[in-house]
Amino acid sequence: MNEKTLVAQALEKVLGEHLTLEEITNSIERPKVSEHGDLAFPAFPLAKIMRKAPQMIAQDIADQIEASDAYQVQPIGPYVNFFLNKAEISQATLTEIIEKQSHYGDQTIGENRMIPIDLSSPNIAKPMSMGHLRSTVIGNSIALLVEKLGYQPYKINYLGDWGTQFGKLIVGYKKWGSEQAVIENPIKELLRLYVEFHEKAETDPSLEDEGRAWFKKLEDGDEEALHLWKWFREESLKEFQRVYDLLEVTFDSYNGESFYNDKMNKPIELLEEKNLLISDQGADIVDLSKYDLNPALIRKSDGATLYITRDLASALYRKEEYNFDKAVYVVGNEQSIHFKQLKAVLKELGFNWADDIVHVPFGLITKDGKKLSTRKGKIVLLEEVLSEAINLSLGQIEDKNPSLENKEETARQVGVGAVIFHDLKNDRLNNFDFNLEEVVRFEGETGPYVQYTHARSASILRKTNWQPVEGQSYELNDAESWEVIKLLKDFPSVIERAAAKYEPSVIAKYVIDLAQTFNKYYAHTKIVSDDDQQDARLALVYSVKTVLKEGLRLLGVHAPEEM
Ligand SMILES: NC(=[NH2+])NCCC[C@H](N)C(=O)O
Repeated sequence: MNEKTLVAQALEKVLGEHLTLEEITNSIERPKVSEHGDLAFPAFPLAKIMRKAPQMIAQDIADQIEASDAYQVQPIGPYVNFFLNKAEISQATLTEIIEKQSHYGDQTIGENRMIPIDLSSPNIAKPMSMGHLRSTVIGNSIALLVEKLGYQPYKINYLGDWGTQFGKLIVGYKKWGSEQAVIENPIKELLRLYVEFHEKAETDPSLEDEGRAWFKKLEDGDEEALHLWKWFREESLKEFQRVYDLLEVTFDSYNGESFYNDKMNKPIELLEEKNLLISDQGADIVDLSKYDLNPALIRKSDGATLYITRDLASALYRKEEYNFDKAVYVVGNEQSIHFKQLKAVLKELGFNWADDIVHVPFGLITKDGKKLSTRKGKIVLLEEVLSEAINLSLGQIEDKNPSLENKEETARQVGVGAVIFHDLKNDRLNNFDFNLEEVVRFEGETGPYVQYTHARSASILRKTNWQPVEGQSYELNDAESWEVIKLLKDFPSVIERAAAKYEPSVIAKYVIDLAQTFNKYYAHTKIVSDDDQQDARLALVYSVKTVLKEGLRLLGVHAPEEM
């Protein structure tokens, strides 16, 4: 049983006639300063009922509470404060972590039910943007989090590999492109053709018609169109793969928009059956006014389907294929309306599981305050950011630890870790301005700082050659270690909170907090000194190392043993 429940039950014995156990539990607070103990019950809400000053009520309650080994009670002002038994909790917490290792915090509540996660999903023939990086790393972390809770994540890279832009690209390629140039530098060249198409189309609108015609050919299975499209797709994927390899993110499926080209009839037939399609100037729409949303455009007047039509088909497919518990879509906040419409159309179709579709939005990355736009060629190339970060960390390692073996690999883990951590440490909905120096900073609240703390604890354990032995006493009762132990004890509930909110930043903030608290402890305490608490202190170091490593893993970041 956790301590809060224990304390609440003790309070209920005294206050049962005035408050329910639930009310008591909900009002218990965690004091901000450690002099006020570990848990506190505010007495002032009782002043009215009891017609007494809150200080006196607190005193009365404290006097009446049954004595326990688990805590000491002390009234402080209008609060009843509880000081938990540090030695007991330290023994229990450290024993549990040492026993469970990386499985500390694992749960089974997911019962293996599936959670498909739509993540990354870049668009073919365009560079992967910082937005796609965000989706990739947030989605990857969410997959690891739900897996930790016992669900089965299924990562889907829903590639943007279909739509009128491919008609435009074919036109651009045939008019101004060359095979050689595409082979040498696929995405750069395809982007150049795309940008050129839009520039030229401004003065020559007939290009747009040509583009549409080629997309129509593609949809109808024209051999030349299909061949070019496949080639563009493969070459683009090869380039994306380089980034995924650096990030070490894998996918269970690359079924993108094109996969649904032959599965569009299903949503359209269902909509027709329910008389939900309304003809509007030749196009077909679904009225969503009762949801306070604009109508969803399902089919254009020329018969072409749209982004939302493909998402309807893919949602139906995912429900059928995976019978999901939740279907998660990690996509930028600017697509919120789209996902509201998607859910509303599914609701209209009578699918109650529409409520299990979860759009997990995230904020925009800007550059000098401005939006990054592919069309205008204004982009930050992800691969360059990653290799810059790796180079900088290699420089640091060569400075600080020139004899380290495996420098290159450690530099990769630290550089890439820095980029991922930078992205995950803020609430995902926050917008932020991209700044390379900021991303590769190694001090302060950064990934490398946490990695460094992990490596430091590894080094202490290496030097002392410490191994856990069954039956060791892990009882610590000093104020410094207590701050660390409380955090270690919290880890399982932190994971739950992060998963429930689909918010990896909860984990990132936690590992920063744990690293800082441990470093403070380390500065104040002589860990290696031959007394009867040395084993317990080393068990604490061992546990901090274990939890930091597991926390970083849940973010998709490595924890090197040395750096
Ligand atoms: N099922 C989805 N709509 N997933 C998100 C796709 C993201 C889209 N390719 C984009 O880059 O904006």
